[in-house]
Amino acid sequence: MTLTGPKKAPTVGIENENADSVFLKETVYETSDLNLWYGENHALKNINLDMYQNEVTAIIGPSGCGKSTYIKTLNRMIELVPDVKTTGQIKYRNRNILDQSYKVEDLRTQVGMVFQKPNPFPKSIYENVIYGPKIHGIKNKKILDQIVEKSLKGAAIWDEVKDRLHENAYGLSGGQQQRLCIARCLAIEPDVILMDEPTSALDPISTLKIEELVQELKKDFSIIIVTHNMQQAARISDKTAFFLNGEVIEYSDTNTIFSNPNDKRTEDYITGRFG
Ligand SMILES: Nc1ncnc2c1ncn2[C@@H]1O[C@H](COP(=O)(O)OP(=O)(O)OP(=O)(O)O)[C@@H](O)[C@H]1O
Repeated sequence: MTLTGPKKAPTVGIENENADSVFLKETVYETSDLNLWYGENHALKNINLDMYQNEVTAIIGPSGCGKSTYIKTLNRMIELVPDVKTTGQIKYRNRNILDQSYKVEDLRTQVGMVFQKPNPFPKSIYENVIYGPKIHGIKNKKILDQIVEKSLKGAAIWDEVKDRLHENAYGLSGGQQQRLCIARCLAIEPDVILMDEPTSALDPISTLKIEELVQELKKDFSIIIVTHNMQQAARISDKTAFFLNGEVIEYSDTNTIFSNPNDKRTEDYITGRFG
């Protein structure tokens, strides 16, 4: 199956075309004819991409090709940048999030984000995790305790921190801080987790832990990850989109992208000829 931009990708994914029992995956995000400008700089050009439930979608491409810009449109963080203009549509669960009547707060309860550098708050581990739930009005100590345990277990860091929940999060290692940030994200029970180069500031062992975690998390969430690391995309993603100069050059099953790409530019990039 090849879902090549700018041609429109199907809205329902076929899990295994050769299997006896073919089952259909639900579309989480449907991006149609998306264009984005920073002032005069046309940073995203006619993007058409569908992303599916319980999959890991990787976004790869050389520096400056628009990966971060695109992922930031998916939770509308891009609006924080002055002088940004968009055209086209991004449907999340069938509603266009670029429509100004779509409340950004509603979107953020469904879509969590993890950034390149771990960014815990200068508070205790416990306070970091309950930050979102408290904003949503949860005050009951027993429920908050349960959320903390569930989220930290979900982020595979519970055993390491269960005896120091009230210590400052800054005392954790970089890799632990990143898993705490993932726990903070899980605490709001999102539908989708966006990850913008989540391991680029981490050592190889912490990177491996996050990669294993992503594989676990996709059972319950849909994950979209920007990565510079092509081996990482190949290891952990189901689908990969290759961006170049603001365009999607190729979007397909990760195996296809890495073993039999359609476009010469994809092949040149994944074989290290540029970027
Ligand atoms: N806040 C901003 N204001 C103006 N232009 C921006 C801004 N952020 C990004 N750009 C421009 O948009 C284009 C795409 O940048 P973007 O950061 O999305 O690329 P990227 O693929 O994520 O790069 P990298 O891999 O280096 O993080 C570039 O030309 C960049 O200079």
